[in-house]
Amino acid sequence: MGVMRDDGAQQALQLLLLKRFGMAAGTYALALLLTWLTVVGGFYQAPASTAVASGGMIVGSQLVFLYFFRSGLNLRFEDPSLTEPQVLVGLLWLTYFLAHLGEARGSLIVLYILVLLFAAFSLRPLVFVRCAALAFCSYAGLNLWDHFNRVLVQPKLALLEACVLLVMLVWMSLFVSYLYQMRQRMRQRRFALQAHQETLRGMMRQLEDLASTDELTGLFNRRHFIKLAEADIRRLRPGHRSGLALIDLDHFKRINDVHGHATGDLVLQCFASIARGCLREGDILARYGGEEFVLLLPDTEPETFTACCERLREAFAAAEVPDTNVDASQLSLSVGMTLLNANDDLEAALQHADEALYEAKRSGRNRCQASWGRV
Ligand SMILES: Nc1nc2c(ncn2[C@@H]2O[C@H](COP(=O)(O)OP(=O)(O)OP(=O)(O)O)[C@@H](O)[C@H]2O)c(=O)[nH]1
Repeated sequence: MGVMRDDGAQQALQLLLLKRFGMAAGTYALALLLTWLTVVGGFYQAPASTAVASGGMIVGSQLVFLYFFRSGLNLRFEDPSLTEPQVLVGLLWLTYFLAHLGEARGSLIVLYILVLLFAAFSLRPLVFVRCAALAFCSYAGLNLWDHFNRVLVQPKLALLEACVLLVMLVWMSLFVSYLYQMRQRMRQRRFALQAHQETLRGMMRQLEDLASTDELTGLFNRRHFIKLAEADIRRLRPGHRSGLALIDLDHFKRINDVHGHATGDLVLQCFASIARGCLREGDILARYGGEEFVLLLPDTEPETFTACCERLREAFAAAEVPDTNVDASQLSLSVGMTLLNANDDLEAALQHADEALYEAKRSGRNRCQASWGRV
């Protein structure tokens, strides 16, 4: 189950990352368009074949990233979004492009911001500053290189553009740091909320247990039994039957009168523990009230059901109640049994079981009486 949930979460993450990659690829397509505009406009200071070759290499680098995302190789990295490598590659291609632009370079420094925007929402501030520093050094380096080669026509303008870029990068770094703090705060709140939800769920479970359990015996209570029995009737397929039995401890008032109420309680607990030992998982036993219990054996045959009730009766008649003077001769129970068919009315079935129980009592107690086969 956990593995399936993990798989689902991983697929959703991959889909999200592929979408982000699609956005980056779209931006590259626009940048390539821009390259051709500079070629056509005469700003590109290299042969058109260089633009074609670099366009091909850009597409190639994006295909490598696409392969990583499609094959799942990206999941082996600490950051499966591969944001930093993607941004670094973007910055390198951009610098390479600007290197061929000469004077027109300054008008396109905004592209550095565009590339870094991809990192603003996911990279840690320190990593972002590293990328921003690379962007600035690349741009400043280009201009310095041109300056030393005496091809920089307007050094003052280039300096101003570098300063503008620096200011924008510093501002972006501060913004990213603020965003990161907000993200961290939201993460902490989410964890706190999850912890609260977990506590609430635990409390709900405890409440459900309390609402469905009889405190003295630990068995289901009458209300919960009715719910389970009705669900069982709904589940019953035609031709299948469940066994329903009302179990009443014989002369229980006498035990209370002779040994005291506390001992009576121990006898009730003893019955619950013996009954649990006689039943299979899936059988439903509940305290119906006082010294009366109700049993449901889902999807059973009359013979199996009768045998089970008999086993329970014999086990209780031979029981020893720990820490009391009650001996086995004082312990017995009577059972009234009936069968449940698909679509039966539970109230009516309980009535049948009660009539059978009454007959068991009237016939001398310590016996199991079936409602079926009676005239
Ligand atoms: N100790 C104890 N006694 C209980 C509890 N609930 C009901 N009783 C007692 O169970 C006794 C039931 O007595 P009766 O209904 O007369 O039945 P009985 O004495 O078992 O007689 P038959 O059912 O006819 O065999 C009463 O004395 C109730 O007070 C309980 O939780 N603890």
